[in-house]
Amino acid sequence: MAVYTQVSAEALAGFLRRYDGVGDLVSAKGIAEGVENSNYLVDTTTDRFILTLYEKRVDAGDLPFFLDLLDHLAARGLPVPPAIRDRAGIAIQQLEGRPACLIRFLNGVSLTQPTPAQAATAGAALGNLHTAVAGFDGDRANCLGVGDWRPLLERCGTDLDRITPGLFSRIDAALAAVEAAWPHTLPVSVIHADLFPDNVLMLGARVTGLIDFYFACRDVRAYDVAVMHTSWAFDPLGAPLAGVGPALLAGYTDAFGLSGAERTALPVLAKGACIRFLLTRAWDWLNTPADALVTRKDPLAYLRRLDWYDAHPEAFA
Ligand SMILES: Nc1ncnc2c1ncn2[C@@H]1O[C@H](COP(=O)(O)OP(=O)(O)O)[C@@H](O)[C@H]1O
Ligand SMILES: N[C@@H](CCOP(=O)(O)O)C(=O)O
Repeated sequence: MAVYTQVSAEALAGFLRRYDGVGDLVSAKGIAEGVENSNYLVDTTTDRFILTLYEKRVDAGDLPFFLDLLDHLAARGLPVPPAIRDRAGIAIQQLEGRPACLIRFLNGVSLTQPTPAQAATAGAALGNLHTAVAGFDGDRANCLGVGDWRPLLERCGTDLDRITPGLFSRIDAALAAVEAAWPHTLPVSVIHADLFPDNVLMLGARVTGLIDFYFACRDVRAYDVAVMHTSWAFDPLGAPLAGVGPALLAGYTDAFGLSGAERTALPVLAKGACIRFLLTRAWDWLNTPADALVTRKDPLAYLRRLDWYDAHPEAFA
């Protein structure tokens, strides 16, 4: 459960009164999924909404970038949930001392074991996103890009070995190899940077929602494909799912295209993505207070993926 900030019924009822046409509060439930922000499912007399209170890793100064991006994508027909504006036209509110937004609820479920057919449409959705970001001139550097991984590794230090012996040296060596081979000259665009299965809502093989844009930034475009591959092509423990990786790539390639140089770079981009998610998970694993209402994510599931990419250099051929 990710609920860091409790919202009282009285405060929420008052908050909803800032908006026209959203109705009166009927119920609000903390949402179990997610690790970054506090999310509530809010039902009113007229509709259903998501209430998000922005926590630790989200810098309030970045919220206009994220919300402008959502508006841009929604205007181009992508199934993303724009933030709702109050009657003064304000989307970013304050609630219980945190920045907060009321967000349109989208139907659909997130998958834990996608099939190849579902991966293909999800890959195509990323391709459509990369098409739709053209013309969006907002800018945000990746605060968890390749240059940020070594400082994070150093901050975790040999505490990593408390997760599994030898983890610090393993990641130190893998990161050195990734840094040396990083493809700095590939095309850059706005990317989602965290399009895991839990951030794609689906009904059958249809994508009904792309959510959680709070790591979106400008970075190497093919890195987005690599992030998706690391999170979709494996089960939650890190074992590969037959046919899913190739289907994801085929869906993306049909929708957007992938140059030879981008495809060649995917193994190093994927290993970089493994290191990025292993390190943020490890940091949270080592530093989340025992009483926090959040389910920590397993860093070692990303070590297994890293091992798999090392053993399968042909994965993207
Ligand atoms: N617009 C939305 N429509 C429907 N469900 C949503 C929406 N936004 C978030 N959710 C639900 O809330 C969960 C957590 O949201 P997410 O943005 O991923 O949180 P976090 O940023 O904390 O990871 C999602 O997995 C999904 O179940
Ligand atoms: N996707 C990342 C962490 C961010 O979690 P999310 O719930 O915001 O997608 C991971 O799984 O490590």
